[in-house]
Amino acid sequence: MNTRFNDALTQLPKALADTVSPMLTDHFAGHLSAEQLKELSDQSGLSGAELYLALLPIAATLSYAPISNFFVGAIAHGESGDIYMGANMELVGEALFHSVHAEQSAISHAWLAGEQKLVGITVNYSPCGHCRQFMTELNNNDNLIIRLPEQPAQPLTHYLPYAFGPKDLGMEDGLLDGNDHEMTLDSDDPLVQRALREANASYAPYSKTPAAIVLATESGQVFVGRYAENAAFNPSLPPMQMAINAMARQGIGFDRIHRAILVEGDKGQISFLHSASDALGTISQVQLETYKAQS
Ligand SMILES: O=c1ccn([C@H]2C[C@H](O)[C@@H](CO)O2)c(=O)[nH]1
Ligand SMILES: [Zn+2]
Repeated sequence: MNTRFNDALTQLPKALADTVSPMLTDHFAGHLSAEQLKELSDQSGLSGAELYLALLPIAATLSYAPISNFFVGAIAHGESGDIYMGANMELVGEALFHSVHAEQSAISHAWLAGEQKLVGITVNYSPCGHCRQFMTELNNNDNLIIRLPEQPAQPLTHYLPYAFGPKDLGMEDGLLDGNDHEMTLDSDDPLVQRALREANASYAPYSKTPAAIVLATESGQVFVGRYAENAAFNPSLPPMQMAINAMARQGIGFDRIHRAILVEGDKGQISFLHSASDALGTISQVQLETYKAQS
């Protein structure tokens, strides 16, 4: 077990702590399979909502919050039965809008892992307005169940009634519906091609600017972020923040970043060139490599 989970484990019922402990390896970044959940349930006697709530201290451990020291953990429940943890992240030295909320982190984690629908989200604090709006972008927004400590499970529509969402801007699809923007890019660099694939899977229905980031360490670890746009614009999660957050979830030091690659569409109305460099500049000396993909 990675020692960063020591404190969290003391907050779990003993049978659960004993069973989950060997799953918290150095590579653990918050993903538990349906099979692992079954084992946790069998051994702890907890199931469903009880189990998710009990696991929140582990999710909160994935937080990187040097400004607030307020550690938020969230768990996204995929349609597959797997769960994906997420936690808040703050970047010292730049404006607060570079922050990632725990709910955004968990949702992006599930999306990057290939989930196509979320059935619920469990959080250790009441989701803020920005997160309620971010969750409204999900393709399953009408049926998404929110679980909080000390509260009955409620659909997202309870937490955000009269919501403004994709349908108001004429969109039928939502976040987590599959995308293929079919952009191309002439490069034989495998990391650039990876960034292109992620950009092609990104979600940018309003600005029509698909984009993705790849961060790579010298030892070959790769962390990606796909742009996840929002109908209300400001709660959109930019690709650099998503990629940095993926690294933070795994507890990998930002000084390990060796290359940072941005691929974005050439016909969009916006660009991440400046904002991605700004965010990267707070945690790394590495210069952002930028590419425009042909659409
Ligand atoms: O719904 C919420 C509310 C707040 N935070 C984070 C953002 C910031 O890092 C810290 C203080 O607001 O908590 C979340 O992750 N989710
Ligand atoms: Zn929030």
